[in-house]
Amino acid sequence: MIRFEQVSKVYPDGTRAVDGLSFEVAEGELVTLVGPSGCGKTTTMMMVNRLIEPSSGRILVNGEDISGVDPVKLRRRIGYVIQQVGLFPHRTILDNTATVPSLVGWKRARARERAAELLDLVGLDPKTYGSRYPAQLSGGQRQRVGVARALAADPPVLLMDEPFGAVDPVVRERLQDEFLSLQARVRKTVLMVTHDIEEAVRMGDRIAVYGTGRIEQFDSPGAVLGSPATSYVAQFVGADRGLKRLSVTTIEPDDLEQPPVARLDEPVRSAAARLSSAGARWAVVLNGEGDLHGWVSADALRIAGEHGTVGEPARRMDAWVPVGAPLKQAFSEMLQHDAGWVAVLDGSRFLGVLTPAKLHEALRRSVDADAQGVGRDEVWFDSVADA
Ligand SMILES: Nc1ncnc2c1ncn2[C@@H]1O[C@H](COP(=O)(O)OP(=O)(O)OP(=O)(O)O)[C@@H](O)[C@H]1O
Repeated sequence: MIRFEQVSKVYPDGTRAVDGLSFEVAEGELVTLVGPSGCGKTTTMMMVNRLIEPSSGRILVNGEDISGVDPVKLRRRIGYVIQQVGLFPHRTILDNTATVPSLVGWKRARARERAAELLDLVGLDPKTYGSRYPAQLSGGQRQRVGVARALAADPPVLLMDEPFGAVDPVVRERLQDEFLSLQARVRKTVLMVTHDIEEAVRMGDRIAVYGTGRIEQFDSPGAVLGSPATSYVAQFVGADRGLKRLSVTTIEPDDLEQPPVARLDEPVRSAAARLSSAGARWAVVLNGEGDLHGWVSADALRIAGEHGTVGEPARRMDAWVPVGAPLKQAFSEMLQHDAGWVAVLDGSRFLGVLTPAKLHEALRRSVDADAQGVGRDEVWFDSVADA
């Protein structure tokens, strides 16, 4: 969808900002450009909407060499979100959002209707915010308007330059999540510039890690964190890249441990016998509908004696994560509940539990899978926990 072919940019003063760049962003893909200040990220991005012209090489958008496309027409097909947002201060939020549809000749009523839809999509109620002015919004809300405005004319391509850079870390994380769920619906082809490796890893389907004017590695977040291509990349992603990997490695059913399962209304005696034959110290307890209730220990069952049901000695345990969530979320739940395991559910169905040992194993397996270029289910190794 966006293709760079041997693109270089030398500024009039001789600065070589970008040197022989070749890469491709597939349709519906989000690629993050990450690297230190001055490495050429913004130059790369601005060449796509011809705010900057390359010195050599070609850029194709949807198969078309953009050097032959009228820049104004080109920009209407490409949404652009920047850190400073750049809203018109004397226009309402609704009119700001309707800017591009109006420019491309939509009737006022239709443009405003579309703007209201888009504000809604980015989580701003048009009835509340549509008639306000930019100064009457928080920084995070202004960023959302920036995204709504860029999407208003439904461009297939979106360029985002540090789009969440101006807000505090908490708001930033929320905006990132919101944008990811929005992107899952609208599937734009996105090129996003950031200097923050955490953001690049979190947002990108693939990441381009920049050295000076060159891409050092262009790969999936997992591969960049797991097998940095050069010592420069390794240094840039940081010594704690294992920790960052927790955010991009998802929980898969094969990662889970299967402790014995008891039902709330089951006799204590039968549950105790099952634990004993499995040699287990505890069991997960499900209610009548098969939903997670909590857990029960072998000791508690023994103390409960011969009679009664599992419901009496069982303890509640609310910690759970959905299958497919990042390992980081599971780890965070374990810490928050001070627990040595967390249940993993598919919808409301109990699939198994993740323990610290299993979490470590899943992480190891994903590192090895990336290094070998195979699926995670094809990687096996001896773990300390099995010894
Ligand atoms: N108009 C210009 N004239 C000369 N040099 C420029 C010009 N614009 C940018 N540069 C230089 O080109 C190089 C790349 O700049 P660019 O803005 O693309 O980097 P960046 O990676 O986006 O940096 P940052 O993260 O700080 O925004 C830098 O050395 C910069 O000083």
